[in-house]
Amino acid sequence: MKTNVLIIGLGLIGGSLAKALQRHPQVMVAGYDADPLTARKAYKMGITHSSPPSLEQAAADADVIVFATPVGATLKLMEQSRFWNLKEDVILTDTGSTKALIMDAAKGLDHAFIGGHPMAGSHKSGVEAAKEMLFENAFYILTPAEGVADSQVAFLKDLLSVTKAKVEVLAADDHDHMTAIVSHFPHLIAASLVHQLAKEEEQPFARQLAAGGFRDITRIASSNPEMWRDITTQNNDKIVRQLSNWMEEMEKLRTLLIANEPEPIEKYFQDAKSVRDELPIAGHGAMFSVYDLYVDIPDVPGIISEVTGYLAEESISIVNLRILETREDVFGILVISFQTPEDRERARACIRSRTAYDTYIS
Ligand SMILES: NC(=O)C1=CN([C@@H]2O[C@H](COP(=O)(O)OP(=O)(O)OC[C@H]3O[C@@H](n4cnc5c(N)ncnc54)[C@H](O)[C@@H]3O)[C@@H](O)[C@H]2O)C=CC1
Ligand SMILES: O=C(O)C(=O)Cc1ccc(O)cc1
Repeated sequence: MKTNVLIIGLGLIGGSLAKALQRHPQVMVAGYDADPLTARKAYKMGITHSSPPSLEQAAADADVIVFATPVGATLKLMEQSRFWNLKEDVILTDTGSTKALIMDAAKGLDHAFIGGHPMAGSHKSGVEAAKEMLFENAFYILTPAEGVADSQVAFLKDLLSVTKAKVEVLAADDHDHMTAIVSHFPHLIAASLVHQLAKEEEQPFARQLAAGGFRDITRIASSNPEMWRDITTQNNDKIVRQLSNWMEEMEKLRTLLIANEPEPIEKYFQDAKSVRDELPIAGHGAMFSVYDLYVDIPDVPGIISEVTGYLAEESISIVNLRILETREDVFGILVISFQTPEDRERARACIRSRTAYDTYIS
């Protein structure tokens, strides 16, 4: 029997989930979006099997409903869902970056709710940015509401297996604490660094110099402001706590800088480097699990197809390709991502044997 999945919100995350679910032979994906043009586009792109005009009707037909909307809209839709004529054993889930308030709201529902958060994404939004492989190897956190049967959690896990994500169950509060540390608060730092740059009116040329590290560390400041407004207001207390800790850290740093002693300053960087270098590597617990190979390439036309051509000839598949903006002189750094460390080693050997370009692994 087919499982009818209704995805509400067909942006980066809803669209990517819909694309991944297309791989499941037993799943029919209906897609709804507040913006009818988006819903139509998703259907025309083949991301959804149907684009129902009525949300209530689509909800009544669904076996699984996924709220893939900004978390503020998700709370409103959950409230609305109480008035929908749902199947008795329907599973409701979401993709929101926050979990505690959503799980509080789930207490008022008559149907099974399993909170969800696929911990992969990007600063891009909208259905055009959706990718079938977006969640591959990433953590996908589930927070089942009290009273939800293990069999329903198992059913959802099985459905999500097509995403190839690593599905883990967590308590909502722990989820929000951890995401405040590694995702929500860093987002505010990125935005604040951009504000700091914008304020430097005396040095307008600084914007031209804002390459390399500045662009890397602030990339996420280009994300959807509505989405981050909702995340920040929902996980507010935990983010404020991170900010207070950060301000203490900055006070310590200020003291260090004013003293201007080389050794403690170097130690500060050394201690940070040690912790950073010990973070779990891709595929062993990191949020985004790919194996990157860095290739120093000269800035000449056709260079990327030359390198990827060699890999194709040796049947080495790549999952992503990008140029780092960190070195904007005569060389560029091509970053090629692979699914496994073995693929990366083969690629490295291939590039070494066929080119003079340096390769390295971060
Ligand atoms: N962008 C990211 O990297 C990640 C986002 N998330 C979470 O996933 C959710 C979706 O995020 P994105 O896909 O990035 O956002 P998005 O901005 O790309 O897409 C959101 C979609 O929801 C639609 N929408 C808004 N309100 C609606 C409503 N009331 N009814 C129906 N549709 C509505 C919008 O028209 C839009 O198409 C958010 O809760 C976000 O916190 C989770 C992981 C990563
Ligand atoms: O682009 C990035 O680096 C992100 O961090 C994307 C992201 C945004 C929100 C999430 O809840 C999870 C991942």
